[in-house]
Amino acid sequence: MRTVIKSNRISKKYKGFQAVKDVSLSIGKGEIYGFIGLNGSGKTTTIRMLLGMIKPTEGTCYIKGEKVTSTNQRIWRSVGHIVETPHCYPELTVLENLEIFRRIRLMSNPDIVSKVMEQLNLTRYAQKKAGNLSLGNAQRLGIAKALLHSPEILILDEPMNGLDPSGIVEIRALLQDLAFNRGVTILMSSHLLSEVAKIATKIGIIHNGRLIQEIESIQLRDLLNQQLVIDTRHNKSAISQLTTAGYASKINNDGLIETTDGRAIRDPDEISRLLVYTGFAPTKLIVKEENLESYFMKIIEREGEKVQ
Ligand SMILES: Nc1ncnc2c1ncn2[C@@H]1O[C@H](COP(=O)(O)OP(=O)(O)OP(=O)(O)O)[C@@H](O)[C@H]1O
Repeated sequence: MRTVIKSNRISKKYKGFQAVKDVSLSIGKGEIYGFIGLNGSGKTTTIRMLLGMIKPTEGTCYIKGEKVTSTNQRIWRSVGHIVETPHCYPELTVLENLEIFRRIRLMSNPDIVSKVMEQLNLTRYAQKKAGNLSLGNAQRLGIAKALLHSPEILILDEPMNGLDPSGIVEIRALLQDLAFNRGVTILMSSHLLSEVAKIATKIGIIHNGRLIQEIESIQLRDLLNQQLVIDTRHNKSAISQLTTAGYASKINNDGLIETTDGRAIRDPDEISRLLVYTGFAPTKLIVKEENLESYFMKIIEREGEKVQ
């Protein structure tokens, strides 16, 4: 896979404060890279360096193999971006804002504006002043602006910010369509970890300015712990049957039986048969999966322990 976005050990210091340290990213064409981290972990600073908005104290960024500098204009032709609050002219309408950006981009086809408004469900707000838009619609306008010149690369800081659940589903579908059907490469930061888990092909966790883990989406399933949760009418007796059969289990805080035994998780039918056979038919039997949020918190806690 061709690498389109790359950073080579970039660091940023603000007056002695290390905001980002040695971050090396490599994002292939058509990938959706989800960048996650706590507030102040260095996501926006990294994104700004990748876009040439601030200069790394050390290290270099490359977009499509070209070195990123504040003066390398060519890069901007291939990149659409949102960094923090999307910029717009609040006194102008949605249509006027997009018209201005079309002209700044020297795009001759005026139809592109209506096309992108349609794509982002903004047509009905075309005549509304941008300053009066809801947060979610302002975000859509930001994404519309980023997409106007059909860029090959999208770098989006919190693109789902302020969107309602249906807006999130819509933007998710749009980003997936762009990446999977049109080969657009996307780097997005987000606090919505469940969203990142759904959409990203690769996830990067940044903490205290360092990239502490990268996870391919296909690895994610294996990393997230699973457990089988069982309820019967006599959990104390049922658990002793399970333990006798070699399934390490415990009663959790809710009084339910819980096991992380891989055989039980892979074959819950066998557990069900065993319990029915011994006279403790399950009334509930579910495989529960740890979500990205709890995995993320576990990783961050471990990092905290390393520092202490
Ligand atoms: N211009 C600046 N001068 C001094 N410190 C800064 C500057 N910009 C960012 N920082 C600091 O660098 C650290 C990383 O900030 P950054 O905005 O990159 O984090 P973030 O992960 O994007 O956070 P959030 O999720 O809250 O947006 C923070 O501690 C922040 O206070």
